[in-house]
Amino acid sequence: MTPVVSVSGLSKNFGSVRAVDNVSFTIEEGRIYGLLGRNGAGKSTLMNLLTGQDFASRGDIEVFGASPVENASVLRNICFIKESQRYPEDYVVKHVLRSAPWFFENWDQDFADRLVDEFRLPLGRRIKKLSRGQLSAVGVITGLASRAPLTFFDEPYLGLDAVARQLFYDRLLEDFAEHPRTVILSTHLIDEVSNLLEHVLVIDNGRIIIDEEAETLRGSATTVVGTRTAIDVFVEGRTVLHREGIGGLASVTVDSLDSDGRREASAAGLELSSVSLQQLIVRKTNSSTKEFEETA
Ligand SMILES: Nc1ncnc2c1ncn2[C@@H]1O[C@H](COP(=O)(O)OP(=O)(O)OP(=O)(O)O)[C@@H](O)[C@H]1O
Repeated sequence: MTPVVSVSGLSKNFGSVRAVDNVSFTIEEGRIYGLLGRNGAGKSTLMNLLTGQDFASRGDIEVFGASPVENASVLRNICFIKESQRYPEDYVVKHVLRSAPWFFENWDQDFADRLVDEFRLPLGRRIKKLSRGQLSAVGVITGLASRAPLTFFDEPYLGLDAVARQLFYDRLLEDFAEHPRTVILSTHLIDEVSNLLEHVLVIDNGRIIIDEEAETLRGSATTVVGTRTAIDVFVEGRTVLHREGIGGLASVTVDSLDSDGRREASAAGLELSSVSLQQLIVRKTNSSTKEFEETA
């Protein structure tokens, strides 16, 4: 199947800052991707490039088989929801929702109306007067009801409370099941979206450090806890992503263990537990920062 997005050797510099550093990856149709990474890692820059809002310094981007830059036939299949979205000065909420069908040919007004009720959005209120969470809800509703074949959500829920965030996840999954499309979601709330994501891209210092199926990632690291002496013996020859200790006890996160590794741990009286997607990414981005500092 031809990928929806295909990126090769892509870089973006802002003066001396290399925000995106020689990245290559593909995005397959009909899946939900997580684009994850620390502050300043390059997520928004990458999304701006993929949606034709900015020019690459180097490399190639194809979206639906063509460059997205000033390409109407590509851009009409994209919805990009971002925290910094600007609206015309005098717009009230209903103006946004009424003008959305001009841009999105799959727009579902009934779905949008239902979401407005569920998010308790005041339709007649000026956009400028909305609370932070209500403003995010406008973006989330637009992104969901657009049913755009390629939808980007860049940190879409600043200020949204836990109930509203759960509503977003639930409606996204339900609607995605009925109307499959490609979704790229950038967020820091990794554990919250963990079950939603099918594939994970982690960007760090402008480089893609993880490009993996979420399912594979979930089982790809293990935490091992025990006495410091037993742990020291156990970690010999293994990749340690993280280590901490208190008194005579130590806890390490290691790459996934095969059955031999598990047997060895058990024989040494060590306890094993699985690592959440969020913990794993924190560990990986921490260790990649160290490597980066060491090689710089
Ligand atoms: N217009 C710009 N001029 C100069 N530097 C920029 C510009 N835009 C982004 N950067 C820098 O590029 C890097 C990547 O920024 P980007 O906004 O893509 O990160 P991010 O992963 O989206 O971060 P966050 O999670 O904090 O939103 C940062 O170091 C940022 O300071």
